[in-house]
Amino acid sequence: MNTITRQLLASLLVTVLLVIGSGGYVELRRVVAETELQLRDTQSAAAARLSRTLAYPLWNMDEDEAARLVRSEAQVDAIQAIVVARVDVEGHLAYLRDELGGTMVRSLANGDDLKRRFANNQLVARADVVNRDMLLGVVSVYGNPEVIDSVMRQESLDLLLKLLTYCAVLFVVQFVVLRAVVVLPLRRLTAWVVSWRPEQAAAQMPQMQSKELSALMGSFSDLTGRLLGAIAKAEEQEAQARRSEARISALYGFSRSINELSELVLKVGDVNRLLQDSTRIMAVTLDADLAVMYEVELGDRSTRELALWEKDATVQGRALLGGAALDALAELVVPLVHTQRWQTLRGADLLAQHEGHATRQRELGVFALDSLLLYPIEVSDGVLKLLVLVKPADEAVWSSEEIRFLDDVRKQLHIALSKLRLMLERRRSEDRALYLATRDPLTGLPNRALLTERASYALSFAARSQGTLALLYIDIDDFKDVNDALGHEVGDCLLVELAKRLQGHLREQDLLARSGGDEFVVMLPGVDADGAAHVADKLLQAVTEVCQVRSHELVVTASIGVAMYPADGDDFHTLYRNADAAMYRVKEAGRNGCEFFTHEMQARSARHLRIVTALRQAIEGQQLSVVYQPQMSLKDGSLVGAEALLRWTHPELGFISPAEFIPIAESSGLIVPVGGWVLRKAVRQAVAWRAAGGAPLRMAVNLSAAQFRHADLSAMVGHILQEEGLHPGELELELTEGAVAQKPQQAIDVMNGLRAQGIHLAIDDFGTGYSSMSYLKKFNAHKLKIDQSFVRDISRDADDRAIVTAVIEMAKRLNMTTIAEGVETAEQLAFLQKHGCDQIQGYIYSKPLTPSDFEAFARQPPQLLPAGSPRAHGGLVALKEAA
Ligand SMILES: Nc1nc2c(ncn2[C@@H]2O[C@@H]3COP(=O)(O)O[C@H]4[C@@H](O)[C@H](n5cnc6c(=O)[nH]c(N)nc65)O[C@@H]4COP(=O)(O)O[C@H]3[C@H]2O)c(=O)[nH]1
Repeated sequence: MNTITRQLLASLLVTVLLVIGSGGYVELRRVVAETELQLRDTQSAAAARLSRTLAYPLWNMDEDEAARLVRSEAQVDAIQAIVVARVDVEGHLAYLRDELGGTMVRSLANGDDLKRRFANNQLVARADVVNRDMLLGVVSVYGNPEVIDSVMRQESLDLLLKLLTYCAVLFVVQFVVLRAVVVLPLRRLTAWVVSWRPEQAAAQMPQMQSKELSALMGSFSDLTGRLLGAIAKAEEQEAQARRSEARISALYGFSRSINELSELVLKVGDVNRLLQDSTRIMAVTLDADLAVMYEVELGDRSTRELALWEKDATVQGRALLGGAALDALAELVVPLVHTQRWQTLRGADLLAQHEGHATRQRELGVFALDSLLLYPIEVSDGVLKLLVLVKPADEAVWSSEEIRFLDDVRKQLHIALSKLRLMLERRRSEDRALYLATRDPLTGLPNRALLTERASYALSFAARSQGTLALLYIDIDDFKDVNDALGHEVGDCLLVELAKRLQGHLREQDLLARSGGDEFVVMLPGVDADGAAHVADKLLQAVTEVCQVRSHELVVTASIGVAMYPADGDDFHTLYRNADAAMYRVKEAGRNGCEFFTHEMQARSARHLRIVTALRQAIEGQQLSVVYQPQMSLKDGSLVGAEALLRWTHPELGFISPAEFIPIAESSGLIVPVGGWVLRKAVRQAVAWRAAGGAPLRMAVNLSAAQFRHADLSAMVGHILQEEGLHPGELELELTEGAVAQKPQQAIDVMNGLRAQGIHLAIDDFGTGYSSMSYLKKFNAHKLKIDQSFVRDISRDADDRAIVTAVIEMAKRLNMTTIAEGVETAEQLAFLQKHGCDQIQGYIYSKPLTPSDFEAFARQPPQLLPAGSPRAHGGLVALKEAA
């Protein structure tokens, strides 16, 4: 029995019970009232009868009769008691049914007891017994309540039976009717509702007999219609809510990813790391199974994998792509490059494009069920960075939000990549700048700046630990000559080789630096003087080993100066200066050796510095002057020329020899302005002498290598000659052998330029340097000047004699004039004259003279040639000869 039926039955039962119960109650009340009425009638009739019948017996005091009469009336069940209260006689005549068992009580002394006994009995009928208008007594007939109770009981039982019967019948009838009319249709309705589907048509609704149920069905139908509408709307709203929730969460995810990426961009300093992390972020955000960042070379279409991310490598296994699959993808990428647009591609389509191509099918088969998004990140320098995202085809809806997200990522990446590139470029140029700032570009050794920095660290460490440190200043002897003779390239190769050798003999904690052209500095931390001497010795030996540079076998030597910390200085600059001074000492002592710094050297190096400073002010300060040394012909003893020699008298330092300050002027570059000043001064002097009517002389002026290398030398000399008005043939420029041998071809060009102007050229100090005989002819100089070092020992040294003779002989063959300098003795003079030397210069004739002394000398030159020599005809004759 279902709930509805149960509730229906219960309600029916309650209804029936209520209806029948209330009807029964009313009926019961009616029966009781009727019974009560009958009882009262019976009592009243009995009371009335007794009031009549008792009149005589009471009048007559006939108690028996009275009792009989009472008894006869009391035989009725409906009467419980009859009490006759006599007026004249004290006492009552009563008949009490219950208690006395129907016995008659004639008299009761106490009437109050009777009253109390029947006080609650309302069923009482009273009548007066009167005779001849005289009240004889009062009859009280009490009804029997039990009669009413018994009637009620009987009636109730009947009623109950009747009720039950009615109930049963009514119930059954109602049940049947209700079941037919309500329950069964409701059941049908329930079954229909239970089996109802939204797609069911309203026509399929069960037909109801009852109007109400039909109306209910109609209402239900309306309701379902409205419900369906509401449900559809709710579903639509829910779907929309879900969609916007998903969109919001996706957007949130996107923005979180973008934030993550922005942070990454700020942090990451490495392009590969950035691409790997951004590929992962894009793949995770877009829930891709696989993401690959490719680099596609647009020229040859070669591809390179830059980054790979896979959701679950073990399950998907898509990452196990072969190079061939990458190539296949690259082919599809190229059209994208022109548009910079993204493109989606179904794996199935990809396969279809290569139908019949078994290998491609195999390679691309891994994408068969996928949807691929090809998204170009950047094209730079002909290289495309392409992101390929892979999702299962059924899931893959590349939404506009996703593409916008990728666009944002791309923007971020562009900024990051350009920043990184800029950073890398800057870092590279900084590294390069740092390298250039700290390294010697030729040898790669630390330069002086880095040496200074390292040395200050090492010195502060030595100071803290009370240790020692040695600084070795190494200068390659005559390296300039190698450079000049064989060219800079050979010189550079030699330096690189020497650097390697030096480095090979040092410990890890030592530092080898190149501080200048041919100068190296070695710092030896923790080394004492003995150790420094030992290392210096090793380095000297290393340098002197034969060097094979290209086709040349070179042997060079080095001069090493050593300064010790703390004895020779407690800062780098002092140690450096002192090691340099020590090295100069080695140079002065003949090169190829090692010297430790002494305090005497310190004084020299201080003077060196002082000279450089003073020389700068010497020209303006009119401290310079020029003296002239006569040059005499050995043919006739005539004065043929003068060599201009510079003199410097410093107000404080006094006279400074050119032998001291000229090398300093050369090394400091001051020789160029100083030399130019001398040239002008000498030319002007020559013009003055000629103007004064003196014998025309050829004025010889020294030209240093630095002047000779000067680009506009020829023009500068021509300019001075023109300005001062001296004939070019009256000027002779003396070039040292080293100066012309530096760049022979360039030297030849310069010399040709000077010669073309008519200027005479002399090679000075011939025989002391790298005599490049092969070039000597090409130099096309007019004169060879035999160095005084050969002349000096002519009388004692056979070698010198041989050299001088050979030089004279060679010059003759080359059609050059020879002049010997530093001739002091008659013996030297005789030897030179005998062997055909053309001219001499030396103390034997005169020391360098001031202009006025020179004029006096020129007026009366000494006759020193042996008797028999042709007589001199003065400077004019000599000039003529020379010309
Ligand atoms: N012992 C000795 N010495 C003699 C004798 N005859 C000449 N001398 C000295 O020998 C040097 C000759 O000059 P130098 O070889 O060109 O050598 C010159 C030259 O190389 C350089 N010099 C001098 N003045 C100039 C100049 O104006 N320009 C350049 N570039 N160098 C100059 O300084 C060097 C030295 O010049 P000075 O001291 O004037 O020394 C001069 C001269 O005084 C002699 O018989 N005995």
